[in-house]
Amino acid sequence: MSLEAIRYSRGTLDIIDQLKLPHESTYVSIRNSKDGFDAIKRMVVRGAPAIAIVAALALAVELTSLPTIGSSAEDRRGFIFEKLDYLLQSRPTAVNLADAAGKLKRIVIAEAATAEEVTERYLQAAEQMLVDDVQDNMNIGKFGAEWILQSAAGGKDKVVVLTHCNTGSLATAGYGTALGIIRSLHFGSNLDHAYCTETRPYNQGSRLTAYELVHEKIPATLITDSMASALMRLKDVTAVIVGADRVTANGDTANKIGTYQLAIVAKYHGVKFVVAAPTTSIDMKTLSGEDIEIEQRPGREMLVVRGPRVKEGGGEMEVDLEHVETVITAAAGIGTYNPSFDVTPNELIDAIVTEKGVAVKGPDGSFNLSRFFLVAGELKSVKRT
Ligand SMILES: CSC[C@H]1O[C@H](OP(=O)(O)O)[C@H](O)[C@@H]1O
Repeated sequence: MSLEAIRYSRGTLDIIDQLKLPHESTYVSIRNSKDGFDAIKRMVVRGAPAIAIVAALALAVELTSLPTIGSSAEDRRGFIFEKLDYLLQSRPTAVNLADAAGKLKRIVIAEAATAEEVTERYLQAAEQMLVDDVQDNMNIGKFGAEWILQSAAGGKDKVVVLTHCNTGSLATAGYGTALGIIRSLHFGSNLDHAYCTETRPYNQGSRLTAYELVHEKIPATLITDSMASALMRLKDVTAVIVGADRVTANGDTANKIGTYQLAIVAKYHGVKFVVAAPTTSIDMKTLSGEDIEIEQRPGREMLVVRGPRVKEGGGEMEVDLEHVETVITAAAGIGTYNPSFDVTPNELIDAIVTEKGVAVKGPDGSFNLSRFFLVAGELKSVKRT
């Protein structure tokens, strides 16, 4: 089965249906911005970098299918701006979507004589995002593994880590961020064991991260979200490694719900807490985590689980794909609260690992993230849309 979340060639975009993993590995075609919006909104594709790339490429496919949309360069730019603003509304918390839209708008706004030139500029920029993300993640993996071995392992050459949600090839264009660090530790023979949480209610951990870890034969164990504090008390966990949907200028980090409590428990147990995030997840325009919009997901996603039956007479994990069911797991009439993310304050974070290096707090206890945006000594514009 494939770990490739996104399959693209000019004119076609197919994404793995992550609502069906790990039992079925099927791809769905994305033909235009509306398909892209719906796939992101329903979490057919999810993961901060992946949703930005799918949004950008969904519009790329639409532009390729509509070669004559907008007669002039200005009309073509207007179409692109309108579609990017629409796609931005699909999920509010991850900044990667806004970052990508801002970059794409700046690229197409440059002087162009014809509508075709505007389209070509857009296509090349969107396609480059798919390529750049994989290299960024491999750099995050390298820098993160080095930092953990130097600053958290206490001289050991093999470490035990805990991760939350899914931050791997299914959340990015490939390799992953936090899971990229785990891959780099494993490939460097520096991983003793990886623990992953289920990550209720979408179960990114039990369905997606576990799938990736098993697929690559990385030594790993699944725990429920409620086991994390006992694990850190009873097992020699070296570091907790998580991803990010939005890191603000002061280092506060929005990530999958449950991250904040992992950071509190890690602090209590003296376990290093590491955030892995490409600079496309850093929002220098938002000063602190208090200003991050937290997406509220439908309560139904908490109340039901969907999956195939265990095959009659089969082994415990043998599934009968002919009988996929939706099961209600809560009492009828109960209220629900389903925020998709929470915010971890910077004081609970030991390191923020990006593709450009690792940020740690200075003597004044603050992160200096602006250095990741300096170009020839000047703070590069970090404008968003
Ligand atoms: C590298 S993925 C970043 C981030 O996205 C996930 O959220 P979701 O599955 O709802 O898209 C999770 O918060 C990951 O840490």
